[in-house]
Amino acid sequence: METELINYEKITRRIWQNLYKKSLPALTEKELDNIKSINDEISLQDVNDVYLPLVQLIRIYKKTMRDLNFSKGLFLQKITENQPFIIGISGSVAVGKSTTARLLQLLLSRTFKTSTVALVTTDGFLYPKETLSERGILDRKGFPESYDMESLISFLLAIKSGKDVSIPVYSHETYDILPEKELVNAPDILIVEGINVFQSGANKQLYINDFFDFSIYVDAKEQNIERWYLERFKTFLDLAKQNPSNYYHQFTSLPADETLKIARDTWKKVNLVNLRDYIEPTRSRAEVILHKDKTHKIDKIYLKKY
Ligand SMILES: Nc1ncnc2c1ncn2[C@@H]1O[C@H](COP(=O)(O)OP(=O)(O)OP(=O)(O)O)[C@@H](O)[C@H]1O
Ligand SMILES: CC(C)(CO)[C@@H](O)C(=O)NCCC(=O)O
Repeated sequence: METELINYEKITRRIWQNLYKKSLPALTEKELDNIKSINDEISLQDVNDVYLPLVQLIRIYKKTMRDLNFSKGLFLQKITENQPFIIGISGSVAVGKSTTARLLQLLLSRTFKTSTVALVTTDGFLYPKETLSERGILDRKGFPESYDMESLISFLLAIKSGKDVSIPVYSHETYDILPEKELVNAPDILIVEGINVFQSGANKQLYINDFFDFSIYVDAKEQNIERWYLERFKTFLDLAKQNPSNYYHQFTSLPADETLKIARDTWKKVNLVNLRDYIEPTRSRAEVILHKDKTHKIDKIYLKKY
């Protein structure tokens, strides 16, 4: 990994945590509880040492983006609307993108008190199961061809121009797109999380990246991500036990060694192939790479130099 990231400043956690001396007041009990409700195991030390400096860095990018837009407006001699600030978060399936995104959403709402911070996952832009099945690509879920990238790009265009937009929603429970949509109310800050956020549409004219003002790649060793994937598969099975309409219910009557084999096979044949062929190759499009150790603790941070 080191040789590929020549255009990044590698920063150890020790150095990173001291780059920014906390000027934000300490988190309140209630905020800590909120963070805990995102994920029981999330380390509060990570919040202080890694995420608060990260929020400070995002604040710098946000101010720079606003200044640049203002100056562009002066140059063009026209009034430019304030555009929403968009943050993209990518990384493997099960690396912890949604946990990172929810934590960041909470910290950004606290930092920019008068701003609305929305969060969407690109899972909603997967084609419905029926379409994947008709195209014979049910076993390619998560691969570039399984997403309606044009819709995702139209959504980002609409958000950048300050509109309210309704988007489709994906459910891990039904393993499919839900019938009802979700309204995204013209936010000031939008976080877009998904394995494909650094990829392009089919015609390659626009990369999703073009819409981002800041971007993060969550990184970890393959064998650690596999373990998190297997653990989450078990959690999904536990949740599905009492619910026959849950996709994972079909596996709950099988012996544990068989379900473990199914999860391992899915990881190896689908998600790991996708990671190696399509997700990791986009890593160097991120401004910041957060690298996690085997306990989810962030041990290294890479910041793009050029
Ligand atoms: N910081 C963390 N501390 C402890 N556990 C974590 C952390 N982040 C993620 N996890 C666990 O790792 C697993 C994967 O996390 P998460 O669902 O956030 O991944 P994801 O990248 O959003 O996955 P997907 O792309 O499939 O939606 C979950 O079981 C989650 O509880
Ligand atoms: C929905 C995605 C593609 C991404 O979040 C992923 O969680 C997924 O379902 N992958 C397909 C293989 C699997 O069942 O893990």
